[in-house]
Amino acid sequence: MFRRLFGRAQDAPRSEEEAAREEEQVAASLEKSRKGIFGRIAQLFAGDDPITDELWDELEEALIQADVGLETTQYLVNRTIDRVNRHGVKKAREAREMLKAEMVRTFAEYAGQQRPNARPYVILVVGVNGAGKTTLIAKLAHRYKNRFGKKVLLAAGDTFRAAATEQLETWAERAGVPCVSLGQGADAAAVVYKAIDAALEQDVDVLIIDTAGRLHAKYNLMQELEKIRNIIGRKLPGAPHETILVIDATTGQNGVLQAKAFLKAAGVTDVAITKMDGTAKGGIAFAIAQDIERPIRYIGTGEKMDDLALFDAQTFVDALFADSK
Ligand SMILES: Nc1nc2c(ncn2[C@@H]2O[C@H](COP(=O)(O)OP(=O)(O)OP(=O)(O)O)[C@@H](O)[C@H]2O)c(=O)[nH]1
Repeated sequence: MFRRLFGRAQDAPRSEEEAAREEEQVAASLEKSRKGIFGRIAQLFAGDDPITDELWDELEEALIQADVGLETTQYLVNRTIDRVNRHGVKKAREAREMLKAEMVRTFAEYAGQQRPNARPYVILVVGVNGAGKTTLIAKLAHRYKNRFGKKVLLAAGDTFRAAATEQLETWAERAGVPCVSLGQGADAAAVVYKAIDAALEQDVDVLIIDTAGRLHAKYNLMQELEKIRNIIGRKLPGAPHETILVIDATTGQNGVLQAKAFLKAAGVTDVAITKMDGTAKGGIAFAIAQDIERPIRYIGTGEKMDDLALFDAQTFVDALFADSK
């Protein structure tokens, strides 16, 4: 917890209570996973039984079922076997901490980077339709405004999907922050221009820009995203300072594949996994970390404005194994 309070970004929890609350949220959102496959994994590594090849086979099978993905599963299992052998561990129970340590390492390989200290700090949010972009933007706005006292502005850059701009405006109102919108069908570039001008004029701390998750077949979404990025960078050198890719945990391996397309064009720096509370296959987080090769920054833990937690690898893995010794 100490590390979370003092070694993190500008939106890290600022008190022990806040950090503890986020840990509880993460634990609650993983209840389905814990009751399902991860509970079974914990059971496999609970007793004094000797470590056998069958144990590793069962672990492999369970991890694949938990949406960890074949490659990441094999990587994890092999590293755990190596560690267990190196330490001469013989009982299943004793191997559990080693499995957990390897799980934490899976995330650590892509741990967070230094954040630039910019104002306005521009966050671009990308992802396929329905992943939970709008909800995430609302949660971020709420977090920056109400918890960190920042002046926030939203930009309704998804001008393609029907009702996307209205939806964002509604959330903005609920979060109590302004929103720049030119309505459905407008040029997204024009929205971005207007929003940056407004952010500069109004001395905004954090500007959060929504983007389309799908375009008409004849337009290429990735080209459009690249164009938007370039426009932002030209207007405000160094921006966007953060580009968050939103991935819906419930879409499993398919969602990860879809999300991969965004990496290059959108210049993704961070990942937010939404709807973690809606799946029993929390193992998707490992696959995302390995396949997307970016730090997981946030977890969406529910539908309410407050249901957002900073991702912390140790907290996450502990929560998957909680309630079992
Ligand atoms: N349970 C749960 N539901 C969520 C979470 N995040 C988003 N949702 C729900 O997922 C649905 C889709 O979320 P939106 O934010 O509208 O999706 P979107 O990605 O903005 O959609 P587009 O604007 O089309 O890209 C909504 O019903 C949200 O309430 C979460 O963390 N947990």
